[in-house]
Amino acid sequence: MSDAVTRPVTTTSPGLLASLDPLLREWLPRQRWFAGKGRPVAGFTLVAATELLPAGGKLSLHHLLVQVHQPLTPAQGAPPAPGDCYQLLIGAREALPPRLAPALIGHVTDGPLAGRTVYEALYDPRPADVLLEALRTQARIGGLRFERDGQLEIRSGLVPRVGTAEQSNSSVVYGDTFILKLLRRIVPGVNPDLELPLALAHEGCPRVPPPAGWMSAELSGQTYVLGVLQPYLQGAADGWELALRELAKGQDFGAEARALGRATAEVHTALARALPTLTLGPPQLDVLVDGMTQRLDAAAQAVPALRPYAPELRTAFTALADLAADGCTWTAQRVHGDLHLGQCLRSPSGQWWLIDFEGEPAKPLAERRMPQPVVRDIAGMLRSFDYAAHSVQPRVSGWADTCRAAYCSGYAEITGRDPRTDPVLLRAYETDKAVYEVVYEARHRPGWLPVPLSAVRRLAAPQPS
Ligand SMILES: Nc1ncnc2c1ncn2[C@@H]1O[C@H](COP(=O)(O)OP(=O)(O)O)[C@@H](O)[C@H]1O
Ligand SMILES: O=P(O)(O)O[C@H]1O[C@H](CO)[C@@H](O[C@H]2O[C@H](CO)[C@@H](O)[C@H](O)[C@H]2O)[C@H](O)[C@H]1O
Repeated sequence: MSDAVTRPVTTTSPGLLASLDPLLREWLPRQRWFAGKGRPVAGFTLVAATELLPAGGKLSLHHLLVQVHQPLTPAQGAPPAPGDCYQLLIGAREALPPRLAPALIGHVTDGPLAGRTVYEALYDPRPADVLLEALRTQARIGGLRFERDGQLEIRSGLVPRVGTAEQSNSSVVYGDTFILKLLRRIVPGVNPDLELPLALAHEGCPRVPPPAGWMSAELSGQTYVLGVLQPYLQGAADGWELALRELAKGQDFGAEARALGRATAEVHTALARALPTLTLGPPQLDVLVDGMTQRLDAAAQAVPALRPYAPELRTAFTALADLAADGCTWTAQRVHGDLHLGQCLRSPSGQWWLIDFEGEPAKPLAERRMPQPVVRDIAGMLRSFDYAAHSVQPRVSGWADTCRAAYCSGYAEITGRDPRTDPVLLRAYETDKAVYEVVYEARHRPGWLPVPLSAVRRLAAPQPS
């Protein structure tokens, strides 16, 4: 199923997008959250425009949903393909104060904002406050709908600041009390980043911050989730930082890995209670294995360094299909979908929390919401221990293996099932994840490519029978 936005809606600001077009062409591809890197931008279509602070004032604020057209290949003359839809929050002022210089998009020469300077408005406290206030008061502005959970009080006047983490979306922290994540590439339908934390909150799962508010847009009869407000875990450190800190000291991370295994298992148990599960037999397994194989083929096509390993990697998937053909079945349920150390926060009291249930952002929503074996998340964490171990010099021998064992033991303490007792399933999912990472790194962080490639070499090596 495609996530494409099909029908643009009319705008209240004629000429606005045309006047921003040359600035956005230059600015958008430089944003970390822009998913279409490496392909030229051929043009834009305005999907919706909402004035959150009116034009004509000293500061105006424009909420835009913009479809970005990018030809699939940079071939001359290729027609622009219907593209991804992005959420933009554009501020416009006569002049930009120096503190907002890093947020500059550019100077507008014509159209309704002619003579003004436009910038990424999240960096500006006043626009950021507009969003919190809209959530607090459950506002409806144009097609935008702001909602909140009645149980959690949202105070007004909390001072906003933009989050500094490397991320796929953008976040604003309000007074160290709440964090609002604004989704950047938006798709129609139920978004797991809201759906799963809400379901977990209803289950009383204490490992996930409960949504306090959310914003969405109604477009052509479809809902687009645009942002989620959650309690901010003040003083929390993420698992990636903590792991690197321990590695730098040459210390093992076994106790934390075990606690992470327990936290993952608690979340999985609550998700299995809250949402449907299903049994995977040969027909479903074939679909799953086909998906893994196709992703591998596409990855090998895109990243030449993967090609020599592809035949051996394929055996990880055929071995799983063979088990299914022999009558093995597995249980599938809703999972996190992109679990790694950076998605785990440890609060100062030592509790682990899981965040960011969006799944792998590049996958279609329907696929991200499909029930899957829990091993999918477990494989993600195991890959993450391997990433951490590879990112420091000198290497700490056996560090990732200790984490792996402790994490799986912690998981088994809660569920009674140790993931290592199903090595074929685990290898298939670790392989699928490493292949995803090869593509992710080639596209976003080429300097990191050797990390998943070293895992690929290991996973492609002959397996003990
Ligand atoms: N509830 C929270 N409390 C404290 N920090 C958080 C919270 N949620 C997210 N963060 C911080 O924001 C960063 C980005 O959040 P995340 O949901 O992973 O966004 P993205 O999908 O854009 O990567 C996290 O790595 C973490 O540092
Ligand atoms: O932005 P997200 O957190 O949703 O996830 C994407 O970016 C991650 C990197 O920031 C990427 O994770 C990979 O690198 C991590 C170290 O930086 C490592 O811990 C993970 O195991 C590894 O997969 C993730 O894959 C990507 O979806």
